[in-house]
Amino acid sequence: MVEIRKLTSAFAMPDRRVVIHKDLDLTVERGEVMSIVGGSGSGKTVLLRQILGTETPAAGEVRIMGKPRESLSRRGASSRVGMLFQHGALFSAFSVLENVAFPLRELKTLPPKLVEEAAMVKLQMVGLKASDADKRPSELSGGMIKRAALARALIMDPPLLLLDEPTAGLDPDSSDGFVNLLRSLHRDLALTVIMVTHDLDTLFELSTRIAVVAEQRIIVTGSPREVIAFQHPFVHDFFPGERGQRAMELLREYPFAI
Ligand SMILES: Nc1ncnc2c1ncn2[C@@H]1O[C@H](COP(=O)(O)OP(=O)(O)OP(=O)(O)O)[C@@H](O)[C@H]1O
Repeated sequence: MVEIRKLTSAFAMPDRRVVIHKDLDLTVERGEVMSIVGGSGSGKTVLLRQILGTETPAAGEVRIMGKPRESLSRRGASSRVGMLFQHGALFSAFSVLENVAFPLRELKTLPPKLVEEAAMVKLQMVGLKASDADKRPSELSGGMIKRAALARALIMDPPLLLLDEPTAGLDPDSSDGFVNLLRSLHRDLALTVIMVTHDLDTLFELSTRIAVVAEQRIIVTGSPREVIAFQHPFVHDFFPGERGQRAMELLREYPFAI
């Protein structure tokens, strides 16, 4: 589904060039839930943006379903990849339905009535009600914002879904509900998912594989059990002591993740 080869990401600062990734390789197979973990500022979100195409690599290649990312048209990209941004990134002046419909409406390929109907189907798919359609984002709870943003990410029926901290900021009940929703959508829509998360419950409940970003590249990919066993200071710090124990308990609780 995604092949990244020798990716270099860099930003020009007034006084220097900051390199975030150098010769980073990653392959994500169809149907996986690949979670990306790494230290703060290690470039996890930048990596998602490289796959989405809102950042351009300084060097290297990102291929989506066999095609170089930069060769895809806007329509080609949006029908392959959807992204749930960390804070939802809904337009505050638009209603929920207008937000969900936005990417499809912008393509101007379908009459407005059909666009609206498609958005309504997606709203219901993520567990929102028809009566939520006319609400503004400011009237929604944190969990409802995530659901509306997820409906928008899925409006073009992309086979690849990118999730940036999907459960950050949610209370435990909303977080559990959202994880269950993601699990059933992954199964029912046969999605491939690439997810950035710091949350261990979300990580172990959903991931089929984990990739660790450190030293400007992916230092290890593997099952949760394989990654926990990998000898590296970041892995040791990310799953230390009690957190590591909890991770192992979660692995027993969620055999899917082993
Ligand atoms: N547009 C940009 N211009 C300059 N620097 C940027 C830009 N976008 C990201 N960066 C820098 O790239 C680095 C990686 O950012 P990124 O948001 O990918 O980190 P992250 O691993 O997702 O971190 P966190 O876990 O804290 O969210 C950071 O140092 C950030 O300041």
